[in-house]
Amino acid sequence: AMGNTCSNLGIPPAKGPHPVGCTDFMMDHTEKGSFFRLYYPCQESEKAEKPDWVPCREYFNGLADFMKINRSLSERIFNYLFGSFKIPAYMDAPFRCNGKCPVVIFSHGLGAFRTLYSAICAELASQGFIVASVEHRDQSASATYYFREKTESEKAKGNSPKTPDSSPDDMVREWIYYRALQHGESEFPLRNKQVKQRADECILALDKLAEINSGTPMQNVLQTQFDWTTLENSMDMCRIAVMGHSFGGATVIEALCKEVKFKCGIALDAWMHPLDDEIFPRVKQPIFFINSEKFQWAGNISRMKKLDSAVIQRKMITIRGTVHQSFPDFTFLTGNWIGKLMKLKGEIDPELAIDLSNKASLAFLQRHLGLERNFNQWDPLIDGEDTNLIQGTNVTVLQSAI
Ligand SMILES: CCN(CC)CCN(C[C@]12C[C@](c3ccc(C(F)(F)F)cc3)(C1)C2)C(=O)Cn1c(SCc2ccc(F)cc2)nc(=O)c2c1C=CC2
Repeated sequence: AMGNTCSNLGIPPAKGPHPVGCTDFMMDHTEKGSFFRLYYPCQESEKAEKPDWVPCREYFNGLADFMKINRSLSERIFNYLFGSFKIPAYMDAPFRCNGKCPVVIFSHGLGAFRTLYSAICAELASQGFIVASVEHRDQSASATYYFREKTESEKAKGNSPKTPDSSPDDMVREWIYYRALQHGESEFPLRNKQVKQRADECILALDKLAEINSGTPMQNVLQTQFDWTTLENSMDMCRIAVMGHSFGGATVIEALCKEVKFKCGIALDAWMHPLDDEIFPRVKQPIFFINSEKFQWAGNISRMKKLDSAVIQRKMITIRGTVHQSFPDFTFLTGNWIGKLMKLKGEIDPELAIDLSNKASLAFLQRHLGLERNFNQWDPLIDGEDTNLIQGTNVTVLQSAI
């Protein structure tokens, strides 16, 4: 089949005790609704399929727009390079977990979308978490879509050839693509508006999970084979965290400020620019900053340090030899030289890097969600006690900048 030349490429399988299922949820027919991919502990089921990593071609078009490269050329390249990869999870497999699962809401970065952090989300699910990876409709995603009702005239055209996609009959799939900064447009107003919408979308996803957990009948616009009633009473709604990468890291801070149900936050290589300084004193929950070595700079780090607190646990580590793209799945999907050339890989082995990030995250989640698991074995990682970790940051921040 088409696809990568080296056979050992692919998203690493999760390491936890549970097999991982995943399914998609979209609420109602407007862009105001909630859209997320759910990763969860599932029953062993050999028959379930592993879904494609990129759900449909429009995402590659959006990615091309984001990277300012020609759509038709790049769609073929992306499809050739990445079209054959599968997610390390079973699509629509039946949910199964003894006891209630803690919950994580995950927020993607600028130009990404809900499926690109499956190594992180699947690992958490294999360790017993239910993870909702939201797809933001703030035009920061490469692409996203929603279904809207057909207008009368569209219905009148009724017997148009069955739309190839699996959209329900009287619905039309409406795509929202990445909105680039216009020439001369100042960045902060746009990003600040977007980070507020992103936080609201994380809170909305949490509210949907709470409804699902209470057994409220769900209307999922996507016609998946997953039985949502099996999730009734499955979630521990007192053990909820928010997590995100880059712009998603800023979304973590904004969401913590707005919603106290989020007991703690984990920001992966956070991009602090979209945030208002005035929200910092209002964030009361523990935060864990897990940074790459190459992406960070003094101004960004000094914003994180403004969240430092003597009374609330605020931790920061840096993973040696990592780049910004060491967190999304792309880092596993190309050979070494392409990966390094495109800054998708750093010096460190990508699987080792994500393993350190995941274990440190699990230890932090156990500590601040009060879990009774064995994740505390990785407590030393929270303080950077590992040859591949730096406690705090490698970036020199001038005293005056703090
Ligand atoms: C010229 C474009 N210019 C736009 C402002 C900068 C583009 N850029 C660097 C890129 C993303 C890159 C990328 C992706 C994917 C391939 C592929 F080939 F593998 F597909 C290659 C190369 C291009 C590395 C970033 O924006 C970095 N970044 C990201 S990258 C998140 C992401 C996006 C798409 C993905 F597929 C996976 C992950 N998320 C953020 O929240 C923030 C930033 C910067 C500040 C805040």
